[in-house]
Amino acid sequence: MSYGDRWRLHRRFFHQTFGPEAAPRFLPYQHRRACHLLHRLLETPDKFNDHIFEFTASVILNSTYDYDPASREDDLVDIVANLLTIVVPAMRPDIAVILGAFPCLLYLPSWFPGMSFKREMAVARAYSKQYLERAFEYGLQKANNSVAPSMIHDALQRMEENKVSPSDSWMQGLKGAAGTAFLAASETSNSSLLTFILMMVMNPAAQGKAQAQIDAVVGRDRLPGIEDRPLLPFIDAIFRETIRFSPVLPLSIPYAAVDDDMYHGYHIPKGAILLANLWSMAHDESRYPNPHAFIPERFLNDDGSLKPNDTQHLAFGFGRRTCVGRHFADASVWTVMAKVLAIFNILGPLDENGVEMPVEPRFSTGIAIHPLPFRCRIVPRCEGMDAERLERLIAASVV
Ligand code: HEM
Repeated sequence: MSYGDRWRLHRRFFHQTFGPEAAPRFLPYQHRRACHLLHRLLETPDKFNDHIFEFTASVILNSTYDYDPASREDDLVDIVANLLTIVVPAMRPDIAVILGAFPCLLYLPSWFPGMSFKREMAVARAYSKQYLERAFEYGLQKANNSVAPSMIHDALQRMEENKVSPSDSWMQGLKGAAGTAFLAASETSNSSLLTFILMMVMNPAAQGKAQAQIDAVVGRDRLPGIEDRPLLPFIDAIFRETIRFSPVLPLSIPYAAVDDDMYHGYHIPKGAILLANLWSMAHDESRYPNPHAFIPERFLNDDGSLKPNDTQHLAFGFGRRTCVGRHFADASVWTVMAKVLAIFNILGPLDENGVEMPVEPRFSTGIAIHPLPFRCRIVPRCEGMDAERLERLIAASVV
């Protein structure tokens, strides 16, 4: 979306709900869904992919529409999952460059070899419309009947406070911004959490250090919560190293120059597409020695405290377009990392002789990347951990 009134309106909707002062209102829900995720992992650990998706989908649906999906099989979650399955692999900068250079290719019919994406996009458009309308209708109803915060509720409340009646274009803007939230939030948070699981399988020593810190600070009788965060710097170090090791959007989101410009002697013509190479920044050897190794300690001082955060932009971009959901995403991802490490060991899969097998890190390609399917074992750290015992731990915990 180009810079302009429409973008400013969307950005305002996001900021009202996900800005640094507003985002903490969702901490109780994020905590509740992270605890729910622990139950799911205890029941069916092999389905960790689905469970993580259920977590990321529910926290964003709740904060946008005040919607609380009962399970991964929920109708609305299913529609957006289908949409993402088509759209995410299709968003490839290489294809965009070819189509940008030869726009006439876009007029080829969808049955033409290489043009199947046109058929897929028609299906995606139908899912997208269905999602936009149904979720928005639900959000409006909830906003009229409840005081729970959500993007829809916040926006309508602001209008009411200012005694302004929403215009049609404003309502369309709100519907669009709310619809965007799912696309922007779920694949990115999902990918960060799957990369975290993969990194834990591959780096048992880092996992052990994090668990030792949780045990020392929180003990074994309750779960870590966001209020423990300042005393758990190793979890933050793992978080930072996860997003450095594999930034979800390695080339950020493509920009286009709105005018001719000169930058360090380079002429940038109006309309040129600019890609910020976050991947290269994250693997710059002068800042991150041995950049292809997973070393959370690189973010810690000798006394174990956290160094100043220099990785924010690697995951969340920078400037006017910096990720507007970063405070919300940060809390979601941290909460899951800390709770999962407190309860489970994340281990490599076993071969037929019961010997642990190494796992190769393999990632998808495209504008948003995620680990390709991998196997692992997620087993409780405490013997005899069952749903009842987990529930007691949850009851003893605070947000
Ligand atoms: C770990 C999770 C997330 C990651 C890694 C991430 C990353 C990013 C990045 C790299 C950008 C591009 C920034 C730039 O162009 O410089 C971006 C933009 C954006 N993100 Fe996120 N994001 C995450 C979660 C979220 C969440 C939870 C939301 C909404 C609640 C969100 C909403 C957006 C929006 C709306 C934009 C476009 C901003 C604009 O163009 O003005 N993101 N995100």
